[in-house]
Amino acid sequence: MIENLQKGLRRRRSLEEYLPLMLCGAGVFGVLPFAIVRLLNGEIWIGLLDLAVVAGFSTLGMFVLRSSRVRATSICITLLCVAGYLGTLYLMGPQQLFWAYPALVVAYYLLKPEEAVALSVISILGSIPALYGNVSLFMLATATITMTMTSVFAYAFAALTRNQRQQLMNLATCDPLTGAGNRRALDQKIAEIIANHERTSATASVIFLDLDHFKAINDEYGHAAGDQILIQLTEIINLRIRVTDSLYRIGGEEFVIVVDGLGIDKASRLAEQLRTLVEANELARDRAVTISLGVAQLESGESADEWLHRADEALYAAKRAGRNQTRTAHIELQPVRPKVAPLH
Ligand SMILES: Nc1nc2c(ncn2[C@@H]2O[C@H](COP(=O)(O)OP(=O)(O)OP(=O)(O)O)[C@@H](O)[C@H]2O)c(=O)[nH]1
Repeated sequence: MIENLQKGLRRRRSLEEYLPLMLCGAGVFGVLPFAIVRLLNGEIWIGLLDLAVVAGFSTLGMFVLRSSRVRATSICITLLCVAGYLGTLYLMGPQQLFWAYPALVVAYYLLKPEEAVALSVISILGSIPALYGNVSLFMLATATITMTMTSVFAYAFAALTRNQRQQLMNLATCDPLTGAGNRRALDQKIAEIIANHERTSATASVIFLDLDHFKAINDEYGHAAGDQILIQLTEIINLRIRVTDSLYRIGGEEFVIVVDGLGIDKASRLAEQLRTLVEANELARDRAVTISLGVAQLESGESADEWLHRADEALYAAKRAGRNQTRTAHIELQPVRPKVAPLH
């Protein structure tokens, strides 16, 4: 267990993991002093409840450190915050109302918007019976309105942050001209596919494709018309491939399709269908626009570079053979060594 934890600590963490980790840290160091003071003052039940909340935050922090399961941890943190708040409110009375505000804000940063709204409604409505009769109606209205306003502001701010994050992700991973993934997105996808293959031996192939004589097309019709051809080519491919497949533009007129779950035969058939589709679409006036393709299936023990290199080699074999065709890459076979020396 200690070894697993050390491995977990050494691993490079994603940004998503830091938020629940920070909140767990804040939860432990924020609530622990209250637990100690209350136990020292003889307020046993509320002290024990605070200690349970501290233990909950510590456990969740360790859990996300070891497992990186951000979603499950996030749900547990928000439930712990709301349960901790309502628990102290009912045990200690209206002066515990202040804890509602951090609990409400946390939900909007960790959960999906609709889940956070549902939890806010539960927190606000759940507070009313504890406040009613114990505070003035004016105070009750103030508490309800300020909690609702906090939820609305947190919702708006979290939505804005999510939106900006999505835009940044698009900028970092998408080709601006065609909307296809870029080289960085391809590298991430390939790393995922190889990791999955090592665990489950799942099949996957890549198709490299490149427009034929694109320089001549640009020279004849102009760069803007060349851009339109790249956009139309992307549309044709996206309409044909499945949602589990993904398209990347890795150079001027060079694209890669990652086909998750297809072996060399089916991937080659798909490549041929794409080739004929592009040819049939007549993308330029008075001139055939064609593509050449190279296909390679991931082999066990192969690195990303080796896999992509084989597909690239197959593409260039298609170019050398005259273009407008598909070539498949085969792994080089080792000569079979006889196990027993031949008899003389
Ligand atoms: N319109 C347009 N052209 C681009 C873009 N990126 C690269 N290119 C052009 O694509 C052309 C690629 O030329 P080459 O690498 O010689 O390839 P090719 O003419 O297609 O020849 P083969 O691949 O051998 O069939 C160059 O003229 C580049 O200027 C782009 O974003 N838009």
